[in-house]
Amino acid sequence: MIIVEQLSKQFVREAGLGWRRSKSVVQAVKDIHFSAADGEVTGLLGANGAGKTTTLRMIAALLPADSGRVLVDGVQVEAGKQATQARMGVLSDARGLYPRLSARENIAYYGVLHGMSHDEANARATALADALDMRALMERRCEGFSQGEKMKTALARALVHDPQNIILDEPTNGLDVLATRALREFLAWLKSPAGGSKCILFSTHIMQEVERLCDHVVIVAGGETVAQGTVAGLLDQAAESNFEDAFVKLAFA
Ligand SMILES: Nc1ncnc2c1ncn2[C@@H]1O[C@H](COP(=O)(O)OP(=O)(O)OP(=O)(O)O)[C@@H](O)[C@H]1O
Repeated sequence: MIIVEQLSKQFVREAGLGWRRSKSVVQAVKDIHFSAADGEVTGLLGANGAGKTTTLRMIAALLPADSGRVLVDGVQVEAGKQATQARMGVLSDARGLYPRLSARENIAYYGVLHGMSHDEANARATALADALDMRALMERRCEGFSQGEKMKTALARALVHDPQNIILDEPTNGLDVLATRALREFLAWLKSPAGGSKCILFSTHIMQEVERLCDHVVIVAGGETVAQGTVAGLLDQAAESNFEDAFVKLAFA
C-alpha cells in the first residue's frame, strides 16, 4: 500500500547565457495526496506537465520531496535510501535497458542487485518471460528491440524481485493496441489474488486506459490533487456521463 501526504517539489530552471542568464522557479508539485491500496490499480491522471512523473519519482525514492511524505507498506520513503526499494518495482518512462545485454541478462542483473542469487534471478526471469509471453526474446540483445519488446523487458526487470508495489510511468507509451491489451491483462492478473494482490500505481493521460483499468483515479492538475475516486464516482462528482468531459471539468474548471 502506498500513502502520499501533501507532497511538494520545486525545480530551479535556468535560461539564457552570460549576462542574459536568469533563473526561475517551477512548482512542479504543490500538494499531491492520495492512497493506493493493495489489490487495486490506481491511476494518476493529468495533462502534460501536471506533475505526474515528478510525483512518481518522489514515490520511487528517486527524487527528494521538498515537503510531505510517502509511506510504502508503512515505511517512510527517503530518496536514495534502500529501505523501501525492495518493496517497489519501478518502470520509468525512459526504459533504460542495457542494449548490449540480452533481455534475460537485463532482468537477472536487477535481481542480483536486489540480493537474489544468480540461480534465483534466472528462474524468476524465466517465470516472468512465461507470464509476459516473451520467451522468444530472452536470449536476444536488447538493441533493436521494438517499443513493445522494450516495455516487456523493462517490466519484467522491474518485477524480478517480486515487489508488492508496482509503479509505472506511462506504461503504454508507444505501444500498439495488442501490446496495450496484453499489458492491461497482465496488470489485471497482478492485482488479483492469483497474481499476489499487488498495489499498482500508474500515470497516464489516456482516458480509455483509466476507464478500463483503474479501481481508483487521482486527477492531478497544476501539481495538485484536484479530485479522486472511482470512475463512476468522478462522473457523479462532475455530473457528466462521459469520462473525458468529467476530467476536463474536474481538472480545469
Ligand atoms: N528537472 C526539472 N527541471 C525543471 N523543471 C522540471 C523538471 N522536471 C519537471 N519539471 C517541470 O515540472 C512540471 C511537471 O513535470 P512532470 O514531468 O512531472 O509532468 P507530467 O505530468 O509527468 O507531464 P507529461 O505527461 O508531459 O509527462 C513541468 O512544468 C516540467 O517542465
